[in-house]
Amino acid sequence: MAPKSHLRLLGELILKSIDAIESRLETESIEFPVLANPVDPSSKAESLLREADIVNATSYIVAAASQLIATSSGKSLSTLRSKSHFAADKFHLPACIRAAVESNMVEIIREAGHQGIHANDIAKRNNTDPIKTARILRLLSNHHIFTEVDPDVFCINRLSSVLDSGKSAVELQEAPHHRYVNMSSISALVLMQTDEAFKGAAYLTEAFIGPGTAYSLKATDSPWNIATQTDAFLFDWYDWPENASRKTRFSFAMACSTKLEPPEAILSGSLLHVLFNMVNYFAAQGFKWGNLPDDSLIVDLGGGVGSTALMIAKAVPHVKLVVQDRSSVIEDAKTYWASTPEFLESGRVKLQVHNFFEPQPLKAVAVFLLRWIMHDWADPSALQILQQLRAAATPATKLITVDIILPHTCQDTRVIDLIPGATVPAAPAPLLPNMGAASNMKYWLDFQMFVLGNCQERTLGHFVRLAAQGGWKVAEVHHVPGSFLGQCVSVPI
Ligand SMILES: C[S@@+](CC[C@H](N)C(=O)[O-])C[C@H]1O[C@@H](n2cnc3c(N)ncnc32)[C@H](O)[C@@H]1O
Repeated sequence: MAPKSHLRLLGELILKSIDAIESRLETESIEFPVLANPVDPSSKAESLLREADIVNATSYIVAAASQLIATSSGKSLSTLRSKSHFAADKFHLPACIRAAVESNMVEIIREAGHQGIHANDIAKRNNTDPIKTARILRLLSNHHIFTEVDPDVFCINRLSSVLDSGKSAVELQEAPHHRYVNMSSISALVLMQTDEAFKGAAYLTEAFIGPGTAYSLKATDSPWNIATQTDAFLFDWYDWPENASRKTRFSFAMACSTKLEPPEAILSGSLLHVLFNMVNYFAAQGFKWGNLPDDSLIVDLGGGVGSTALMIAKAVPHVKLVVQDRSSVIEDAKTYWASTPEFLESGRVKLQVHNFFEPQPLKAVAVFLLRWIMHDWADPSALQILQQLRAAATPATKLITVDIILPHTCQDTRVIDLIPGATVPAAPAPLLPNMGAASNMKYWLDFQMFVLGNCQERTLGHFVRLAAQGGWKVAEVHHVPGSFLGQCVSVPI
């Protein structure tokens, strides 16, 4: 029998994944959510969709469907050309997303309800041009963000609903920064990406090949620096008075980044079952915070407003936490913790201004936590942070770095097979071993770091070498199901 074509193999993977999802949903008599309806985060369907097996199955659909589109576009040279052109044109999508969110269209359309609202009426409410408004919303609707239910009449749907601040459009018109404060959507993160990062990305080539920047590892030689014609480091630029609202947006963008992962990602600790013909593979899901001795001190460096620390504080009552960050962020942190004052009042959680390039003032620390910190810095600066922590560590101190562990797009077992928990089984052929499009976010965020700060996400091999230079040995790795972040647990050498 002739071997199956890649088209067929990919199609079969998609159907197999759909079967797996539907049979799980059937056990609860629940239907897969339709695109036309906004997300209801409290629904049973949404909690089922976060289960590890369903996350795996949907990842297979994304990876296989994307590869199927790429494979099937090869039928003629003209379609190949138009597909490549399509990829080059995609930058209009983030531009339109930002325009829709900043002009409060999401809230205006949500307030109109199921019947939708005409572009002319949207434009009257947010003081924009009605024809441009319709064009922005139509492009987004064609990418399944909003639904055009009637000519020029738009409704919110599943994808646009996660951009909704939950506030009224009138409130946002009067106080735009209310969009970010303890909001339930991911709009702070989306706006940071479609504003600062998007502008930087437009100058990636200039930074990549420019004579002054091509080999530079300085944070201030980033594409974003070229785009904004500033010599300031992004975090210092945020502290300029005229950038106060962007600084607040950044702080809340970091806080809402936890919403891109399963809520329990930092806390998880049971077993992972991987689907299909891959070996039944079990891995510890995450660092076991609960196993720390009583009164252990966890220091979350560059902890932002403290969203991760809050999760740990709630789940692990016998540990103490200190959130360290720059002074302006610690000010935002005070607002963030105001709704749960018991933690600060009891002294179990402290907020502290500290620059992680300077000697660490706290001693006898059980865990130094660096979540999304290493990726902010090119190797020379990341090394300085690791060395400061090594100098303050006791033999029992653990360093937990939570970052994207960037996979190669081919299989690579050379480094990772040596570290407990590091190996992830390769996806079945013809999928790329790293799950292709289902891993896109990891590479996008790598470039987010490139364009904003001339820094990067790292492969495991890269981080293992860097950690060793800083006096740390990566002792175990945790891949958390449904999360694009991995946890490396290192011990002093
Ligand atoms: C990418 S954010 C990560 C925030 C948080 N760890 C999280 O996971 O949401 C980086 C954080 O590092 C902080 N930061 C930058 N430079 C710093 C420094 N020199 N010392 C301490 N914190 C710093 C920033 O203010 C920001 O809150």
